[in-house]
Amino acid sequence: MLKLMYQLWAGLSGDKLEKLQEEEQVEKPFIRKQMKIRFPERGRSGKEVVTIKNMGFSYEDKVLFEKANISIGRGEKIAIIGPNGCGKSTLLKLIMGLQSPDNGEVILGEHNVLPNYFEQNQAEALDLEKTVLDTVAEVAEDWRIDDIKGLLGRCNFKADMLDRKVSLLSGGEKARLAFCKFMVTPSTLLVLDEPTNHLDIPSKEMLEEAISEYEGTVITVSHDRYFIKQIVNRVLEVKDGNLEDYNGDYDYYLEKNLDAREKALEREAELEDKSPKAKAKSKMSKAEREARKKQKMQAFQQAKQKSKGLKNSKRWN
Ligand SMILES: Nc1ncnc2c1ncn2[C@@H]1O[C@H](COP(=O)(O)OP(=O)(O)OP(=O)(O)O)[C@@H](O)[C@H]1O
Repeated sequence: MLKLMYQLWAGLSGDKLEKLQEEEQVEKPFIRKQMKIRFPERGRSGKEVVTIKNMGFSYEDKVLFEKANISIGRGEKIAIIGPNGCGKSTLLKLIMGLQSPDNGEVILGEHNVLPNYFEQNQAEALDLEKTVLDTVAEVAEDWRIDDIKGLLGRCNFKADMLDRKVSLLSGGEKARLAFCKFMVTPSTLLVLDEPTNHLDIPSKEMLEEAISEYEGTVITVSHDRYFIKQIVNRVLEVKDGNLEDYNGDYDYYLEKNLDAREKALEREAELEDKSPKAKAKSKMSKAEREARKKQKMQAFQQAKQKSKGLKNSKRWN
């Protein structure tokens, strides 16, 4: 029936269709409108957003930064990466002024740099006595109530949950609510610490889309490589107490950083092996799969050797 209606819809045009609609012989097809969510921006910041000069920072005897230097400009979308415990979250706290450097300086630009910080434990800071809707509505400036409800809906809060007290929400629901609150706060700089943790796929997509449209500056720590790949145009790696600067997207970083690329390939191969779909579909025996994996690694090693050769040849020129 529905199919027939669509055929009619496609096959008829102009007056005839309208006439049929008026006579209610043809229904308009239901087109689901996906509400676009954008981070509210409060004007534009100056060109210089964050400057780090010869910064040193330690927790007791654990040295995290020695002499880090970096300059972040308006509109850049930056991922901070590095192994667990290297100091990524601490770097965000230093940028936010929640920690002070032992040496050197961390300076936020003077002109209209308005940060919106998403901490890892954001959900713990929610007021338990407020309702779901009030939690978001109170920080949202210039948002229509229907749009706030739309945002909450996209984050899987059904209509009957809007008046529920935060104290009655599960951990995951609190995390999604904290995320909605973050999404409506005006800013010119987003500082994100693992923003995709606890988010379902539609919310992650919404975040990626909102970041792509955001004209301000974004600095994010994330282990979610897919997320990083989608959004960033510069990568900062925390390494040996310093910040290594890769002025390109995540693929550029992998291209330049052979160790990271090797790890990425290993992870890919592991995932391929673990995937039940791949297992079911694959007619290859275990030995064949192993051989294929080996082949891939060999090809990679050859590329690595070649690139080393090129690097060295450049060095002699
Ligand atoms: N308040 C603190 N006092 C003492 N040590 C701390 C404190 N906060 C963090 N650390 C330690 O400093 C190091 C860096 O912590 P940080 O959270 O910045 O790392 P990270 O790179 O973000 O780690 P992860 O990827 O695991 O989240 C860790 O070894 C951590 O245990």
